[in-house]
Amino acid sequence: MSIKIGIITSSDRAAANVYEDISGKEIIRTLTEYLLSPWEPVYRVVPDEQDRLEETLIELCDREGCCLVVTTGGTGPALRDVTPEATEAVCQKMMPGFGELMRQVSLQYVPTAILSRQTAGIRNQSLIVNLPGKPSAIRQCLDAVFPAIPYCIDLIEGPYLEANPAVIKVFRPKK
Ligand SMILES: Nc1ncnc2c1ncn2[C@@H]1O[C@H](COP(=O)(O)OP(=O)(O)OP(=O)(O)O)[C@@H](O)[C@H]1O
Ligand SMILES: Nc1nc2c(c(=O)[nH]1)N[C@H]1C(S)=C(S)[C@@H](COP(=O)(O)O)O[C@H]1N2
Repeated sequence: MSIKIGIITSSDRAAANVYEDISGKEIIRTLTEYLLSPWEPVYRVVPDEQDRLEETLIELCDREGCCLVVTTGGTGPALRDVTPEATEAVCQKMMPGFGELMRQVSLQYVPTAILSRQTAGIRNQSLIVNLPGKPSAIRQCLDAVFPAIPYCIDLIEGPYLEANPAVIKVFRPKK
């Protein structure tokens, strides 16, 4: 069975076609560069609404069987930003280290990095990771956390993700 990875853009304006979704496409491009394993994106653009986000996260994790779901947008303090709430609502375990590291790395680029409440968590055998909405944040955040993602997916008994060491160095502790 092929490896599926979910990409969800949470943005009122991208969902309404006010602007083109650049960030979701940047996630697909970045993962395509990282991964040697064949994989298939399952891509959705939804407005910043918690119930829609929860439904989409559940669809991609449970029905599509994505081992990894990466979201972009809706992580800030604005009234309609609810991606971390939707993530927490559908996960059994939270993985706070992801948000901690991404905020720390993002601070090298923007002092407003602390405004992102981006987090990560585990729903059954899927890892969900939130990224901010800004297109430039995608590569900055994924370069920081991706090295730990294949081993995290090993631990939840998902598929073996092989990455291109010339692009990203993933780490798996020796058994
Ligand atoms: N998916 C995206 N594709 C392209 N640009 C984006 C995307 N998300 C955000 N941006 C850019 O980053 C800026 C800041 O994002 P902001 O946090 O306001 O958007 P959002 O809350 O993610 O989306 P929205 O306000 O439409 O619901 C936007 O003005 C836009 O220029
Ligand atoms: N790497 C990176 N992180 C970033 C930013 C950015 O431009 N680059 N923008 C910050 C800002 S201004 C906000 S408001 C929050 C939340 O953005 P979101 O609501 O689009 O997810 O992410 C923060 N984190």
